[in-house]
Amino acid sequence: MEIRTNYAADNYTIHVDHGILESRLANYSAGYDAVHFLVDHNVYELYKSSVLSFIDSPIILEGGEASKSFDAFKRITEALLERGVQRHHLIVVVGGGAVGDAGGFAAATVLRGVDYIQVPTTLLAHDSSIGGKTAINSTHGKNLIGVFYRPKAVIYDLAFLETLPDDEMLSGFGEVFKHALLNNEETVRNLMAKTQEQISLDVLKPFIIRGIETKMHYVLNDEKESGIRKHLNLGHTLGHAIEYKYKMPHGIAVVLGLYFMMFLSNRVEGRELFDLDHFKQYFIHHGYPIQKLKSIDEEEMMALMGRDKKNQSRGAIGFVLMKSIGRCHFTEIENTELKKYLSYLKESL
Ligand SMILES: O=C(O)C(=O)C[C@@H](O)[C@H](O)[C@H](O)COP(=O)(O)O
Repeated sequence: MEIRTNYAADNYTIHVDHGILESRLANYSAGYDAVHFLVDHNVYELYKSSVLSFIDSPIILEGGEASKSFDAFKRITEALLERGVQRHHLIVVVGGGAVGDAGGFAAATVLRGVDYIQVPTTLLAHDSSIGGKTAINSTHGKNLIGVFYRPKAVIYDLAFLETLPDDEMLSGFGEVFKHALLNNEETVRNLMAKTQEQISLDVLKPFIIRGIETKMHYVLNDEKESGIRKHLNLGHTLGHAIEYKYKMPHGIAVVLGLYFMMFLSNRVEGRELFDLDHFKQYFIHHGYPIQKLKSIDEEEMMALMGRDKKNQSRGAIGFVLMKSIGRCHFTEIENTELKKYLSYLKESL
């Protein structure tokens, strides 16, 4: 399956299927003088004799958030320069969300921009590889240093998903669930019904495709996140703070953030828009540590959320909340008010 962006110019294709990497990539590589591969360490170890056997001496990235440090950025860009990267070369980034963010940022900045292709290898990366957000982390928080830089293509070879460890599946499913919430109530009901007992890859494919289409809608209408693209950050305000503080996988922290979003939406709307117990039981059943929210430190969370890129006013933190499933709005919650909500959340668990 292929999904094509429709910007005014510089469009790209997202290829999604099994066993497509080598053939699709060959079509793109033919147009460049040289290709440099940045590959996640774990992915390379697992696939160097099979799916990735055509790759010659890649630059290996540590994988996970470690690849988004300043030190890692230095290593990646110096390695590219050492190998003589030029503007008419292509960089191919193979890995999960963190490697995609870090590799994309290196491609965007080395020589002030070299073409690149994202090859996502996790469930989570069905989200992060699309839309051109690239970033590394700062000591002040997640993704605080980065640029918007469109890839030339995304090649999502679903064969990689077959070896994902359980916590990677859970993490990726967090973003699948977020996209369902952004869609409508029927999609959420359907997704929950199909994953009532377990989250298995067999049932996820249509939800992944739908998620990519949902993401495209927001990204195409607001690439630089001045308006509706903020809605893709549903659950991320507290999620990023938890991820950063507790070193939790991104999508797992996002589910905790989504639970807080539901709690806050109920409070702000003054009605039970979300049946919290129902969602809590479902998330806990699948192994999401919802009870962790009981022990978060309000002050620490407030400080981290205070650096969120969506914030616009002093003394308040920006949140994406819901008026109903499928209908989001961006709002700012005054700090003292928000701190109270965090305490109420802890008491409620
Ligand atoms: O693409 C977007 O826009 C998103 O917000 C998608 C998020 O799921 C993703 O985690 C993104 O990388 C977060 O970006 P940030 O701007 O909050 O750092």
